[in-house]
Amino acid sequence: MNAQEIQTAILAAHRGRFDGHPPVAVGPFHDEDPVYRGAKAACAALGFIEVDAECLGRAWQAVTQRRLGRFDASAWPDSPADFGLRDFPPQSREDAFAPCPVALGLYAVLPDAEWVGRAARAGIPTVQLRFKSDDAAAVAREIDAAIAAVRGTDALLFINDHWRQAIAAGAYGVHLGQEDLDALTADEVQELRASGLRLGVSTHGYAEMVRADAVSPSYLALGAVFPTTLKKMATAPQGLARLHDYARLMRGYPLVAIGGIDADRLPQALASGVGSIAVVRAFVGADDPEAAARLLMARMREAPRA
Ligand SMILES: Cc1ncc(COP(=O)(O)OP(=O)(O)O)c(N)n1
Ligand SMILES: Cc1nc(C(=O)O)sc1CCOP(=O)(O)O
Ligand SMILES: [Mg+2]
Repeated sequence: MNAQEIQTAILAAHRGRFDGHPPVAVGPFHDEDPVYRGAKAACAALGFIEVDAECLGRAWQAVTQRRLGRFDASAWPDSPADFGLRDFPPQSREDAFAPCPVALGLYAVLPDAEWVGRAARAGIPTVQLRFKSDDAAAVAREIDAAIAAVRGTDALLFINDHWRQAIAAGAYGVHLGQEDLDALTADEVQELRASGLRLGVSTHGYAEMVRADAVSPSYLALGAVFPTTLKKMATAPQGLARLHDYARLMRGYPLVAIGGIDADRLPQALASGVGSIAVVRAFVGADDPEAAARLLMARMREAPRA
């Protein structure tokens, strides 16, 4: 088959799954291989941004080579090896970050220590302090207060962004975005790993999952599933079809879905196979946050799992 035929076959097999993503102009090709070229063009037409279309083109090429040259348009790549990832499960790697539970459950992302305490006392099993400030003293105070606020509860506390202060204060773990990770030197990654704190990393598509996997973090966050008004996102909402594919590919990791999830949408997101659902507004923005927490946790218990 030539590249055009491969592109047409992939679109015919998968277009229906990715409705709602406008086509993206395909970027440069780096190889003559027709499967790579056809698959990359098809994935751009399915709305994958350039870096993700490139990853998928290469993955489709790898799947086809693994099948001794037999191209199968129905076989969406879902094997870590086809994306060049190292051995799965990642926890077995020598450079793995400390493990965390596969099912982190309901995960509340919170603006300050007071909210952290409120979420922990409401019985939410995983909480994150997402305190945005450039004032190092204020950050240190808020982290200490968040650690005090979860004492006596079972909540696992992650700290967003401020990894050195999180180590100093003895938090359970740290959550970093892609830019935060890129800003770390190899020695700093090793310092964080050696601290024994768990590391969660944000991802928003294939290229970011591959990037995150390079440091073998404790969990991966997959976002934004639905539109969110909490912050300006650099990438479009991924939607449920992509979430399912990402969760299947990265199933060796504890996975957290985030972005626009509320009690009504929670079961659909959980059906992807993720072990955790992260929320901000569904808890912090509720008229009665404790009642909202009870409802969200009940939905987590009752929702059918993948
Ligand atoms: C569970 C979870 N997932 C994703 C994020 C986003 O983190 P990041 O990319 O570092 O962006 P900011 O939260 O810092 O704006 C998160 N905080 N938690
Ligand atoms: C902080 C954050 N990070 C996201 C990501 O996709 O990385 S989405 C998000 C906001 C989630 O808030 P809400 O549940 O109110 O939509
Ligand atoms: Mg961050």
